[in-house]
Amino acid sequence: MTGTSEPFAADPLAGAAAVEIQGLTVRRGGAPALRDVNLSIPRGTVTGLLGPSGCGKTTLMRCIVGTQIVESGTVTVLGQPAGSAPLRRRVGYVTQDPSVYLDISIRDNVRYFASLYGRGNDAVAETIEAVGLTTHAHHTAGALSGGQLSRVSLACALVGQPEVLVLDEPTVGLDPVLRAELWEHFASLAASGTTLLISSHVMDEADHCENLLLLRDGRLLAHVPPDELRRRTGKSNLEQAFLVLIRDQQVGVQR
Ligand SMILES: Nc1ncnc2c1ncn2[C@@H]1O[C@H](COP(=O)(O)OP(=O)(O)OP(=O)(O)O)[C@@H](O)[C@H]1O
Repeated sequence: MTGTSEPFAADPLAGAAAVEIQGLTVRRGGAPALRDVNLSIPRGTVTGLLGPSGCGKTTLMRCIVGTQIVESGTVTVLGQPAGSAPLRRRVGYVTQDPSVYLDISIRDNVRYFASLYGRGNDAVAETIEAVGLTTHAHHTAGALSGGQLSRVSLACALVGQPEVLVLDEPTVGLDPVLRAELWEHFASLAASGTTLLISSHVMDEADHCENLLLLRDGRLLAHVPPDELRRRTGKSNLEQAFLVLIRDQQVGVQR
């Protein structure tokens, strides 16, 4: 697997957080989806976004890429308001549903996105390699499996080398070898300065992240490195540690 990023040029905001969120509250379908969320994500890190189905992970990601109407609070990305025009080329988002052109090949899909970002054929080949699809590159996207399609979608986002990458469950349906390789690739991107926010509901993936955001019912329960979560809860297993956090929160609410 090859890293496709070069270090970013000097940036006057280099010291600033990649994502800064203050007092974020969102309602969806008339009910609260995020409740007074505050957080700061440093640049060049891999942050895992974890929590049960419906807890608000996708909503938080939509706020960061600027596609979600918010009720109150601020979301700042690379020093700019989320969703503002200067961020369009600097922030990549891969949704749970793959968004690729089904009637053309994998290579042509990735080439198309590469051309939008001024990237050449070498970047296309490296990115297809990074998602493990080199031997299928000439296949029409419409003939691929669900997991393969997700990887094409991921490649289309990676090839533009965005500074912030927001990935909604990118490893669902992938075999363990490929999952491990993708996490390695994410780490190498972070080492070269990319900031990654990656949602998952699989706790065993949390150890690949420097920091974890643990959400429940739209509330941020914790923002900690995996080892700090273990230390705080006295549980070595992260799934159990998360359960302890939830129990403690429930006890706190009942008091
Ligand atoms: N299009 C929508 N219209 C109305 N409410 C929605 C919509 N999408 C999500 N919601 C609600 O917003 C809340 C948060 O949903 P969200 O999709 O952010 O959760 P999630 O943690 O990403 O879930 P999952 O892991 O299942 O993808 C849920 O209560 C959900 O029912």
